[in-house]
Amino acid sequence: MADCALYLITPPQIELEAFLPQLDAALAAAPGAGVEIACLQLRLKDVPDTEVLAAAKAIRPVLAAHGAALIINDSAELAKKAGADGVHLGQSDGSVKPARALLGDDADIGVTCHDSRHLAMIAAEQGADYVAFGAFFPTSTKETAHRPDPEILTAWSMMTTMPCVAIGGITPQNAKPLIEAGADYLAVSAGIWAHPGGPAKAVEEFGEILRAVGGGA
Ligand SMILES: Cc1ncc(COP(=O)(O)OP(=O)(O)O)c(N)n1
Ligand SMILES: Cc1nc(C(=O)O)sc1CCOP(=O)(O)O
Ligand SMILES: [Mg+2]
Repeated sequence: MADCALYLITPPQIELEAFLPQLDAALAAAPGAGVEIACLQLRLKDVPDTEVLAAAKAIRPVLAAHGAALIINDSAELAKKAGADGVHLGQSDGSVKPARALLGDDADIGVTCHDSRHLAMIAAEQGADYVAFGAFFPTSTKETAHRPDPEILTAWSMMTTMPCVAIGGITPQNAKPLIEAGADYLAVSAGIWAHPGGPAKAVEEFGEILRAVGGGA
């Protein structure tokens, strides 16, 4: 029975007063939908560090109330300052070892690996806790140049127990092949926050497909 959880990612810019209730709604909907929301990645772009830290301070208690972790995007130093549970590193955001030295053994450190098993193996050798493959589908959230085949999720899952995250344009309507291929986490941004029925409805719809594929919590 496949097990697959949601890995939420904020929009690139947020207005806290509006975002916090949306985040709480998504998290609150998860248990009833049979969905595990493992974490939220705070992925603010083109804002000062002070804004990231203020957002992290406001978001952390909302996540804690639902048992979800906070991951900071791009910067291990900022993750440390924010008291976050981990950091996500792209291929140009620094490497795992200094992030591990800064954040410690208990931190969750993830690495972008695009469509490359080789990059994922390097990340694993450096001590990453998860690897992320994508973008599996077109997305307006980020410029992407890679389009892996879901088969990379299966190959990775057969090769190692290290979790793999699928990312890129994921919605309840297109997630099935990624769950079936062995994704341990579905990283989703617009599929949650831009869902026409709102974040709770999006979580419920992910729960339906996760249960249908046998991946629900
Ligand atoms: C879970 C996850 N996977 C991939 C990315 C992309 O990271 P990166 O390549 O560093 O690009 P930016 O997100 O920093 O624009 C991610 N953030 N999270
Ligand atoms: C942040 C990010 N990284 C990607 C990669 O391919 O590495 S795709 C992506 C955007 C994820 O947001 P949405 O769920 O709205 O597509
Ligand atoms: Mg990055």
